[in-house]
Amino acid sequence: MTQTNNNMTVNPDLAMERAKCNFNVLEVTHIFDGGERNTLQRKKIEDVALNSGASKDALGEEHMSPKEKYENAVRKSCIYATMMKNELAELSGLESFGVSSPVIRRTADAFFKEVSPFLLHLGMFVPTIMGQCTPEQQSYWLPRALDMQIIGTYAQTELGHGTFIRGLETTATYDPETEEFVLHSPTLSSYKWWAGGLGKTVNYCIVVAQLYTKGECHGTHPFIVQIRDEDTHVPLPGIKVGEIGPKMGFNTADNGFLGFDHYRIPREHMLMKNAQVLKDGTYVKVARHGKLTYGTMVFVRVVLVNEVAFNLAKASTIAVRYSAIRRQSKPKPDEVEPQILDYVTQQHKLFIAIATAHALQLCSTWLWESFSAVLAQMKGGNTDTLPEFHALSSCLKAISTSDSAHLIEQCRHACGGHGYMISSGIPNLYNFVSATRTYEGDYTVLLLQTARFLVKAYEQAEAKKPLTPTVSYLAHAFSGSRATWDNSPDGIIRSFQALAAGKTAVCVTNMRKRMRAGLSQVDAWEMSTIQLVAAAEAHCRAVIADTYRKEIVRLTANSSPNVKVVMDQLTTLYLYYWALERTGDLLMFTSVSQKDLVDLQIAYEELLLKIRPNAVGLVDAFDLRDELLHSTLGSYDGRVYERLMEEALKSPMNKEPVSDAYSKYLRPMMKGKL
Ligand SMILES: CCCCCCCC/C=C\CCCCCCCC(=O)SCCNC(=O)CCNC(=O)[C@H](O)C(C)(C)COP(=O)(O)OP(=O)(O)OC[C@H]1O[C@@H](n2cnc3c(N)ncnc32)[C@H](O)[C@@H]1OP(=O)(O)O
Ligand SMILES: Cc1cc2nc3c(=O)[nH]c(=O)nc-3n(C[C@H](O)[C@H](O)[C@H](O)COP(=O)(O)OP(=O)(O)OC[C@H]3O[C@@H](n4cnc5c(N)ncnc54)[C@H](O)[C@@H]3O)c2cc1C
Repeated sequence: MTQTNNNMTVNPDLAMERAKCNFNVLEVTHIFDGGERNTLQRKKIEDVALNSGASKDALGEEHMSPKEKYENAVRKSCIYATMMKNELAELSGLESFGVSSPVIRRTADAFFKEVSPFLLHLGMFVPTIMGQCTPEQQSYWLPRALDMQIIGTYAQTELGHGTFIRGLETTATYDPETEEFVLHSPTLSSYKWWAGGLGKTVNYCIVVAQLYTKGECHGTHPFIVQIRDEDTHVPLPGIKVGEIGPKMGFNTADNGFLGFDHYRIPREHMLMKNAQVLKDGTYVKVARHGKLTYGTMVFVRVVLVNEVAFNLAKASTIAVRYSAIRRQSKPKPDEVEPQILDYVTQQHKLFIAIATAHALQLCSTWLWESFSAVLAQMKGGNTDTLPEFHALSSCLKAISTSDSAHLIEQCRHACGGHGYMISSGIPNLYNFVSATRTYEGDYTVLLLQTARFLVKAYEQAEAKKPLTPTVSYLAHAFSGSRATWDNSPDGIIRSFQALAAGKTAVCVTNMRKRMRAGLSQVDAWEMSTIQLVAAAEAHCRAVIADTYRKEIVRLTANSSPNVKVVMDQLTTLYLYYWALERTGDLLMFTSVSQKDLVDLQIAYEELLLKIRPNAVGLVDAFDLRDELLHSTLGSYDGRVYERLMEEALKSPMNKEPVSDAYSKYLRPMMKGKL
């Protein structure tokens, strides 16, 4: 039996869940949009972009060949880019169209089941022009790039090196005679590899290369390089460019390779905000911090925290709605089969996904604000806060992407067999998010960057020197006693900080021991890296927990009582979940007892039951239109089985009653005539 709601036929179980929800869903939507005004503006943008149906495909992307998929993605990218220049630019209140607007980014997802070939243009090419050019260079390149007269990407990674940027092999050698740089790929491993859009779409790119002038190497620098003719799109002489082939995801992003054969570009095409080469070849360092050329990567790491929070919100919406309509097994013989959402193990899989989406969304806003403050200081020539911010953005990028990928996969598990269907939407989400753990700095590598900072901060704390805000808790690491456990939210956050401090202390002690035993500093560090990664992870969890809790308290200060309660329940759930995941560490570094942990497990299970009636309300509050979810299992109306069948019938395999493979292979084999 179905029920009608807003002219929509809604599955009765979902309708019942919505009736049961005891808090104001819209109020929660406003909290995560940053206020009612933003919600209204977002909805307006979504209406304009999505109501026309331009985001829809006649045939599902999944049934197209790779070439058709790519061409279709370009088609829709062009429609969306034109919308952004026209209707959406004004609506989104942005001077230039949506480079970092999460709403624009979010709406764009309706157009692509995978990704747009323009992602790197907007995500890295334009931000690099904004961050690495002199004002004169910017005034030349930025308007052309924003207007999409040129399309670019960011080509840094090579076949041989991605992580170790200093090891890149592409050279840019200055020739003062002609005032040009000569770009060259001296080896196979020096070929650029991976840049999104490079394969077929872009005509320009940022190339990161080793700069040589007057016979001296000055390390890696960014250059803006034309690779295809602006009219015919044919690769220019001296350029070898192509697409790298099928991948686990990102199959509409035409990631490419690129090699140079003594290819010349004008001197002015070196991006000269942080360093310059004068006409005579003199090298001049402008920036006060050696790593400012890594700025675009830092920007994207910040953006990614928001990006994965959004994708996790999508996966949890799909899995929770599906779990409300799906009935399975009969634990009580006289009763109907329960909704799978009633199983406590299912709640354990799913509610942490909702809480994590909230935690990461709020951390991303906080991180963005911190980033803006660091940029403002750097404008005034002060780079003092950059090391702490690099450590913070590195670990948040690593943990948010890794947790989100893991939880999206958990959402798939929660959907049983149907979650494995492409049409459920979850496989595409997983394929996209699992890549975020690797690109823009691999998980381990970035956590080791944070660990470097933690060890330094620990040594400062040891010497009683002042500490920067995110590591100020290290000052308590020298009390000599284990942190006192208490199961209040603040008590648990203090315990997480004690874990991070304790793990850092163990690393420092072990490294010192190893060095006393004769190991070099580099080898002692290397031998401790498993623990250093764990220390950085613990630090990041403490930061996320603290930020999530503080932000929710602040943002719900004027909320209605039931919203306050449910938001408090979710933050508490997050804290209990991670405390229970880390019982061994808590026993090592705090005064927690076995009984405390047994009690905490029971409190956690009771909390799941309290959240249960509001689960569908909580995912409805993400306010994700069906066009954004791309899911047979997660649509608002819960018509899951109908949609699964409709999608199955669209399969080209169902177009003919008997497959050609029957007469070609099956029949001859079965008749013994093969
Ligand atoms: C339609 C709308 C669209 C809207 C668009 C928006 C949406 C966007 C969403 C999604 C788009 C994204 C799509 C992107 C796709 C992927 C793109 C790519 O993947 S591009 C390649 C990235 N490549 C990496 O990330 C390499 C990783 N490697 C590194 O970063 C470095 O090599 C590193 C950090 C591992 C080592 O660098 P060392 O070797 O130069 O430095 P050491 O020697 O380790 O350290 C020296 C000092 O420098 C500091 N340092 C290093 N990096 C720093 C930094 N970035 N800032 C400040 N300090 C830094 C260190 O902390 C250290 O400090 P002490 O000496 O301890 O004080
Ligand atoms: C979908 C996708 C899109 C991409 N888009 C772009 C793009 O547009 N432009 C671009 O320039 N690049 C792009 N990349 C490349 C990406 O940035 C790199 O793949 C990434 O930085 C990881 O580097 P790597 O591949 O060299 O891995 P490697 O560094 O070779 O890592 C392999 C393993 O070695 C480990 N490892 C490496 N170094 C250390 C160390 N010092 N200590 C301990 N462990 C270590 C890593 O943890 C990992 O487990 C993209 C990649 C993907 C997957």
